[in-house]
Amino acid sequence: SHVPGDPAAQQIVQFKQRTEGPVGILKTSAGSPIEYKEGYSSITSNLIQHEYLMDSLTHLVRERLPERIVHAKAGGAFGYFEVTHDISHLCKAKLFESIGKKTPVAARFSPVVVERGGIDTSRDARGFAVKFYTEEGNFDIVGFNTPMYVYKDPLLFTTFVHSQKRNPATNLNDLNMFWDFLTLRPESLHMFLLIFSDRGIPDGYRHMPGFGIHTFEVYNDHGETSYLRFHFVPDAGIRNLNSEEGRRLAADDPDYATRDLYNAIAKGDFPSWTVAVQILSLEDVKRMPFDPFDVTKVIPLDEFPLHPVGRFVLNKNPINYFAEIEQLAYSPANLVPGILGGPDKLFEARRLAYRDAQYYRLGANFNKIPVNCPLQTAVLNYNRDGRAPLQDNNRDNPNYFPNSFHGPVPYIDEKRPRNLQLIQDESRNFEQARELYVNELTKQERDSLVSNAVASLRQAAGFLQERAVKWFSLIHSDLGARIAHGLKSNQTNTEYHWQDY
Ligand code: HEM
Repeated sequence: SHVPGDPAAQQIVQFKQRTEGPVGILKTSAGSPIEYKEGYSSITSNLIQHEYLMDSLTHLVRERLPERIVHAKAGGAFGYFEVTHDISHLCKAKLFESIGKKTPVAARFSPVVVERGGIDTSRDARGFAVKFYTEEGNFDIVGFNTPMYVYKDPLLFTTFVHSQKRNPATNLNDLNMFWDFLTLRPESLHMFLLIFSDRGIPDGYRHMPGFGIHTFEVYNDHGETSYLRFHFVPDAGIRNLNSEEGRRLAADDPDYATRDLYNAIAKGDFPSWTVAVQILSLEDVKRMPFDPFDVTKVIPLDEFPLHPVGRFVLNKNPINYFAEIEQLAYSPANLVPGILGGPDKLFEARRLAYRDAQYYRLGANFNKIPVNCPLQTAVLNYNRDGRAPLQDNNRDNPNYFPNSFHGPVPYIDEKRPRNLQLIQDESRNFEQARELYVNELTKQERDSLVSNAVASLRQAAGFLQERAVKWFSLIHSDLGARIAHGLKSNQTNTEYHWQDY
């Protein structure tokens, strides 16, 4: 963790070693040189110094952007995606065009709930967001480190976020609110079985898997569709921390995961993942015994095994965190020809929600912030003006459409299939949660799941404990019995849960 000599701790020292002297003359934001004598700065009446004072004070208080409502804290880095296996017969997107093809990427990893200054070792899911800067524009996979999500009805988003965040009266995280939501929407327990087992505190971001979760509809050059779930499998293996380690790091190094990612890359130990897909045909989709577009479900790996597609490597730290990571704007709506996205309702809602959040957080021209610009293609369209940054504002090109004067023209894809039309029901059954508990978690993970869930649930109201035990028993009688037993026993609570911090 926090070693005084490591690259993160030494960044500023290394900056000095790289530069031969001051990088230039100090100037006001308008570019005029500032005369400044040590000891006389702000108390002199020198007008230029006064301008410096005003310039710096007024700028300081404008340094914050609104933080993301979820996923506020993060580590991020840059690198590339390289195709290792051909899937161009399934998907015509140029990024998958040929073996060996490399596409630049930006990644951002983020606990869901903690605020921007929170701890990295909270028990929670982690965002796993990847932007591919393709020749046909940006393609974003805005995923998690769990293969499933909490619920599939987008109307629940606001209420879910509120129940996980702070109580409006106490301004504290609130386990009654937390368990009330989970037990009123018990489909969420599938994902929370993973969170309460050891997956809830990943050992940094390098040893964490990633999942696009939604089943993406893709098509090939002939307009034939396939359905893919994206997986990122960490080449260094999956590693998690137990509650005790999480608690220790929360005190000793709250930025553990951010530091670990930065140091690994700075030392040349580049994190990498194998990108793989589960492939379903339209016939598979039709004969599935459950809704394969339901994000609370996984697609069974024994029936639909992983097909490797490429390698995803992070080899470059941001040079300026705020410019390059804080200002990153991911969106499920960022799709490219060949990739239609998820046909499900949650995906549809997400297409709007991220754009709206980014208008609010970054302003009307958020896609003109360098890190959000499609690196490999020029953007010509009929949007104009608004708050900076504007870049060239599409110069003197015609600004209305249609026009008779050589303004940009639409792209026509004769082969583009129509999106699959879905009618979705609510998710209701615990088969996959039971399968996870019985066959996928190790004995040790089942033990951690029980003790971590008990430690958290113990702090919730009695009726919520009872309701939770009822659902856990429906998942598996052993799980319910062990949690009920744990709640009854008088052992003191030494377990760690994110709400404690
Ligand atoms: C499969 C389910 C979901 C996954 C995997 C997911 C993942 C993520 C990730 C990784 C981020 C952080 C992006 C970044 O690094 O900047 C994020 C942010 C966000 N998510 Fe989701 N999310 C899901 C569902 C939803 C839903 C249903 C909504 C609303 C309808 C939503 C709204 C938001 C918003 C508003 C942000 C903040 C965006 C910003 O300020 O830039 N998410 N989500």
